Amino acid sequence: MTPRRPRLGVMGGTFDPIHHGHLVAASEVAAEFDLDEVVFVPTGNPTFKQGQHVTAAEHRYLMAVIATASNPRFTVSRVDIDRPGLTYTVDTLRDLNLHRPGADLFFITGADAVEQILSWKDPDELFGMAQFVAVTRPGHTLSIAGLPADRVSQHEIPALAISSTDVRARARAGQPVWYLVPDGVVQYIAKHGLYRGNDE
Ligand SMILES: Nc1ncnc2c1ncn2[C@@H]1O[C@H](COP(=O)(O)OP(=O)(O)OP(=O)(O)O)[C@@H](O)[C@H]1O
Ligand SMILES: O=C(O)c1ccc[n+]([C@@H]2O[C@H](COP(=O)([O-])O)[C@@H](O)[C@H]2O)c1
Repeated sequence: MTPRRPRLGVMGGTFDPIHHGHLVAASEVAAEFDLDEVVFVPTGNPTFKQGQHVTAAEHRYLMAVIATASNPRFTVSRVDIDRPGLTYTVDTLRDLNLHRPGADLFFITGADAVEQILSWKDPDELFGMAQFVAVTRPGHTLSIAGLPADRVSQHEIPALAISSTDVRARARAGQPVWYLVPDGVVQYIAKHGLYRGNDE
């Protein structure tokens, strides 16, 4: 019998900071698609967030490590933060293919992001490199018109109305972020004074 090819989930995001919406999405997709591992890939210099302040990559990477440490099937990759220049998913998938030859890749992303895929770099190449799994976000109905139906799947996850934008605003205002992000991430944000204007 031919051995089953490893199934690797790839959760790309800016993760500024990582929150329970991201973790639930990864966990749900891993169960539904029978994934062996989900690798979280924090962006280096996110293409669609130019002109917006983004916390230093090392902080975002370390928060992702802290948030995923207790799950044996979750890992974090530095491929995007170590590559110079703007972050493109086509490069992320190429690098992961080199690190994990022979694995089937499942790129997990929010439905809002998937709808913009045709405006990403090299979209035709992308669909050949991974299956795309669009997770629904609260209040969002996916429209996948124009995307290859056999390469894009939709998966409904329990609605968690959490966004990194909201977590940053709360931290800035001195409001609690407990239970929106993992405990270790709450403590990391406080320890480094992130989102209070002194985290450059
Ligand atoms: N609560 C959530 N439920 C489902 N998917 C989510 C949720 N939050 C983020 N995502 C998805 O996770 C991916 C990475 O998200 P990202 O790091 O940009 O977080 P974000 O909360 O959307 O950040 P920001 O508010 O700064 O834009 C994106 O594809 C996004 O759509
Ligand atoms: O490849 C692209 O052109 C591209 C454009 C926008 C976003 N992405 C990827 O989509 C994921 C979510 O991005 P973001 O900015 O919503 O955190 C992340 O992995 C990005 O690298 C990729």
